[in-house]
Amino acid sequence: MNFSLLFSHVLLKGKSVLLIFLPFTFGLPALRRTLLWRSIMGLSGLLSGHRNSVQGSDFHNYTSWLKQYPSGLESFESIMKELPRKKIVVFLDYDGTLSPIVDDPDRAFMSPEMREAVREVAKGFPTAIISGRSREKVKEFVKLRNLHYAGSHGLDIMSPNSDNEANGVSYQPAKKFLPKIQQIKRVLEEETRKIEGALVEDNTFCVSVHFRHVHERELAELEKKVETVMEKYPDFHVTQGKKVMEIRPTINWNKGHAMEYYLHSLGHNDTDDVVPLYIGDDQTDEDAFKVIQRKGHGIAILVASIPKHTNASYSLKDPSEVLAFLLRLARWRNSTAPSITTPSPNI
Ligand SMILES: O=P(O)(O)OC[C@H]1O[C@H](O[C@H]2O[C@H](CO)[C@@H](O)[C@H](O)[C@H]2O)[C@H](O)[C@@H](O)[C@@H]1O
Repeated sequence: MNFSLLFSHVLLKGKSVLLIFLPFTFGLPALRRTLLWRSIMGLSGLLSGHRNSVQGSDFHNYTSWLKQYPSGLESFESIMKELPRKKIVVFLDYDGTLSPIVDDPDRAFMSPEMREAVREVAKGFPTAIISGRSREKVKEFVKLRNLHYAGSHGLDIMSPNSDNEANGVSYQPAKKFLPKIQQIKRVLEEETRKIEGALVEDNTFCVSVHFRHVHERELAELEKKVETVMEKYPDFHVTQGKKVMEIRPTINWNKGHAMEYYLHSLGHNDTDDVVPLYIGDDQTDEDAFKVIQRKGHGIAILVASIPKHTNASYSLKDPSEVLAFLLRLARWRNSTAPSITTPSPNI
């Protein structure tokens, strides 16, 4: 049994033991430490049977967490009251925000109701989807023309002025890494082939290694393999999302930069009249939340049903609450003066 698993087994016996062992995990490499802690938290959630719903003692944690990150739905009126005559630009993450997290990444479909709600929102506000997926894939899921799309965690941006790939200019700050990314993808596919359940997803400017279906006893091996491959690519780094390792080139560009790029392209950057509203559920969305926090204006909403640290100010429990929020936003837009927003040029 390796080090990580030994810890997982010991830690599951009780939270006090967990505290005793906490300092030892700092000796582990960053990725391994993150994976370990997340698997421990996941396993303890599994054991207590509250992984996907808010019940029991988690309910109390969630309720007190909500005091710090109030529900975007409950706070809707007060949020909007703060924004008279402001131009709102809407940014939406895809997986876990517009579509529920499902077992098969290829089947993370958006409901027709959610599509309608996004369509309505985009009629009233410039709206962009910023996803970790490839831009083509997320467009294929969303199937709406009146939006802007950024894929690969913001590394592949569709110009707001054109949705015509042939004529339109996209911003792709990691373009020079493409050959290496393709190589990394091939090597990872080869290296992880024998680990049952491991799945390598090509997201154009980044690669995802999914481990949702990998048996717990093989997790450490998978992680080791990814680590070993990535040692040969020092200009790339690995972060962790929901049961997925996300590999990206190490450049100073993330979802926060993509949001700023859009604000700038739409002529809305650096003006207090414009308010970005960003909804996302994952670690990479935190980069956009941080920009909003730094700017001191904007609305950052985390989608989470389990308390976690975030740079967002508000929360929504799951995509069904995101749907309710978007419907409300569209209704609110229709009930206010038509001149307060600048519609997207693609509408
Ligand atoms: O930025 P996002 O749009 O949230 O993309 C982040 C990752 O989302 C996808 O994986 C996640 O959703 C899958 C479908 O629900 C789920 O099976 C997986 O476990 C989740 O991690 C996508 O497949 C990844 O490539 C993205 O990096």
